[in-house]
Amino acid sequence: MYNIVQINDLNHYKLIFEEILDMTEDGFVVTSTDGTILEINTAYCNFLGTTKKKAIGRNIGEFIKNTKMLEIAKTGMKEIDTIHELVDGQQYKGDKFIFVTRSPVKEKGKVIAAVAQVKFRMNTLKLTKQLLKQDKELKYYKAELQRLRESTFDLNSIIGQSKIFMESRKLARKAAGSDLPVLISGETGTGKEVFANGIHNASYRKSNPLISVNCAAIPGNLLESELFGYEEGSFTGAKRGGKKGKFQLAHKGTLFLDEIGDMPLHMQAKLLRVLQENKIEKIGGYSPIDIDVRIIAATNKDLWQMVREKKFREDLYYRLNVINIKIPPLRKRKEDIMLFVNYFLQDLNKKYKTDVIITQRAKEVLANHKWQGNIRELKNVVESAYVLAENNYIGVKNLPSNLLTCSVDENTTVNGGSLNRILSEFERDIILETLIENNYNATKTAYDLGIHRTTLYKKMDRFNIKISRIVKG
Ligand SMILES: Nc1ncnc2c1ncn2[C@@H]1O[C@H](COP(=O)(O)OP(=O)(O)OP(=O)(O)O)[C@@H](O)[C@H]1O
Repeated sequence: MYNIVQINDLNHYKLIFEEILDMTEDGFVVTSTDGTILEINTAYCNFLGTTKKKAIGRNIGEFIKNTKMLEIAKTGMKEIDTIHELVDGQQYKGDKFIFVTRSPVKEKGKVIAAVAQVKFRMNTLKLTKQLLKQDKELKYYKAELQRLRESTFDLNSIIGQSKIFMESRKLARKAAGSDLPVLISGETGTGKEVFANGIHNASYRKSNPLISVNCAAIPGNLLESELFGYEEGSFTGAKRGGKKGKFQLAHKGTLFLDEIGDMPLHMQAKLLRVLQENKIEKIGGYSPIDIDVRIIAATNKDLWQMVREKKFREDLYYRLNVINIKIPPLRKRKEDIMLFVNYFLQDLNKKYKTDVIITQRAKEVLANHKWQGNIRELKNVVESAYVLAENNYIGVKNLPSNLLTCSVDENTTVNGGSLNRILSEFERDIILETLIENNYNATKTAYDLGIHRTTLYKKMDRFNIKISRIVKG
C-alpha cells in the first residue's frame, strides 16, 4: 500500500517520467497549448545548447523558430516521423534536418498539451551506418555459411565405387571414430580436403569448427602468427586487440593442415611442441593457452622421402602419421571417372535448370584421359564443356584440345556394353557432331558423311536426334 501511495504522489510521477525521458538518445519535449515548454529531456537540451532549467517555462518558438507544436495543439492531429528542416541560422551541431513525431495530449477530447519526439539526423545516420555495417557482415557470414555448406561433405556422399577408393573411405570412417592424428596423402586435386571435411563431419567434434590452413599459401614468417596468434603490440603492424591463431579458433574442433610438406623446418619444431604439450603460446604472450584440437594433415609430397632428405622432421612425421589415408589418383580408379562426370553435369543441370547431356564419344575421351590434375581437372573440364555445349549436347569438339591429343587407352570402354550398342552410339555421336560442325546443314552433313540426305534423316530419326535448327539446303 505504501508504494502505491508513493507512486500516486505527483512529484514521484514526475521523477519517474524524467528518468524515462533521459534514457533515450532522442529528444523529447512537452509543451502547453501555447507552446510553453513544460518538460524537456537532457538529449534535446544538449541539442539545443541549453539546460532544463533555462528551457522550462520558455516558449518552444524561441528555440525552434518554425516550430509546429502550436499547430498540433490547434489541430489535435498527430504527425509521425516527419522531416523538419530547421530555418537558416538554426543549425544545431551541424544538423539541418531532424525527424519529428508530434502528438497532442487530450483530455475528454480537448487538447491540453503537445509532446514531440525528435530523432537527430546525425544519430540516425550513425545508426544507419551501424545497421549497414551489420548488414554487410550478415551478408558475408551468409555467403561464408553457403560456402561451408557447399564444401561440407560427409563420408557417405563422397563419390567413388572403385575398390581402391572404397578402401580409403573405409579407413576414413575408422579415423572419424577416433581422435588420433590423420595424414592424408594423394596427388593434387584427389579430394584430400574433401576427405578431411568428411572425417571431421563424422567425428564427435563435428559441431565445433573445422579450421583449414594452407601451409604453402602462407609465407613462412607469417605462419607462426597465423597458427598461434599474437597479443596486441607484440610487433609493428600487429592489430589492436591482438589476433587469435588458427589453433585457438579450432579449439574443440579440427585443424586441417593442408600441404604440410611445405611447412618450414623451424615451424615444424614449434608445431611438434604444441602437439606434445597441447598448449600454444601466442606471439608476445606470457602464459600458455590450453588447446584441444584434432589434427588432420595433408600432403601431395612424399613426406617420408622428405624425412630422408632432412627436409621434414622425423619426429613430427611419426606424430602426424598415426592414421595414414592414401587417396588414389583418378587414373587408378577409372571406374569412378564417369560417376564424377555425371555428378558434376547433373549438378550444373540442376543449378541452371537445363538438360545438357554428353555424347558417348566425348565420354570415351574423358574416360581415357590421364587426369594429372585429378578430380579438380575433371570438374573444370566438365564445367567448361557445359558452357560450350551446343543444342544441349556436349560433344568431343567441346572438350579441351589437350584431351584429344592424349593417347587413348584402347582397352577401355565406358560401362562395358555390346559391340553393336557401342557402334550405334558412336554412329549417333558422329552424326550429331558433324551436324553441329556444319551448322545443322543437312546436305553438307550428308555429303561429309558420304551418305544420302534421306539416309541421314532416317538415321537421325532412328537415333532420336531432334534438332530444331536443321537447315535443308
Ligand atoms: N568425392 C568428391 N565428390 C565431389 N567433388 C569432389 C570429390 N573429391 C574432390 N572433389 C572436388 O574436387 C576438387 C579438388 O578437391 P580437394 O580440394 O579436396 O583436393 P585436394 O587433394 O585437397 O587438392 P590439393 O592437393 O590441390 O589441395 C574440389 O573442387 C572438390 O570439391
